[in-house]
Amino acid sequence: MPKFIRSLGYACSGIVLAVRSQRHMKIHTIAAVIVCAIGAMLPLTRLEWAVLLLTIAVVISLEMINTAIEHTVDLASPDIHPLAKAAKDVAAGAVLVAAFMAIIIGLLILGPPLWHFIMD
Ligand SMILES: Nc1ncnc2c1ncn2[C@@H]1O[C@H](COP(=O)(O)OP(=O)(O)OP(=O)(O)O)[C@@H](O)[C@H]1O
Repeated sequence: MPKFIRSLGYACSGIVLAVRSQRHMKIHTIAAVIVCAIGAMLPLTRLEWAVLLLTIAVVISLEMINTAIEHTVDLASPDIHPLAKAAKDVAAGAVLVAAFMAIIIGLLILGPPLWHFIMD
């Protein structure tokens, strides 16, 4: 099997593992599906779709990096250590920043057309 295909398989199993094992990944995935379903009902431009999809990708990718950091920290520092706490909390903070911005972007893009869709 070509190396590229094998690496692609490892990456896909990483995505499946993250969605199966992480509650927050499930929440992000469900939110992404809901946003795309709402978007499909609205007359969004290509640029608006691009921003929405990029935002979803950033949040989900950061959550996966956060998960990888959590696993790495648990492996490297099973005992309590302030640096382990700092690494985990900073990584979790990165996800929070992205998720908060994603909510604002979602409201900015979906809000006005959704309002018209509901009111018309
Ligand atoms: N080895 C450690 N040393 C010091 N603090 C830690 C260590 N492991 C976790 N913590 C801290 O304990 C708290 C909870 O950590 P935990 O890993 O359970 O995170 P969590 O947010 O509950 O993540 P998840 O639910 O995704 O597993 C966090 O503030 C984290 O920084």
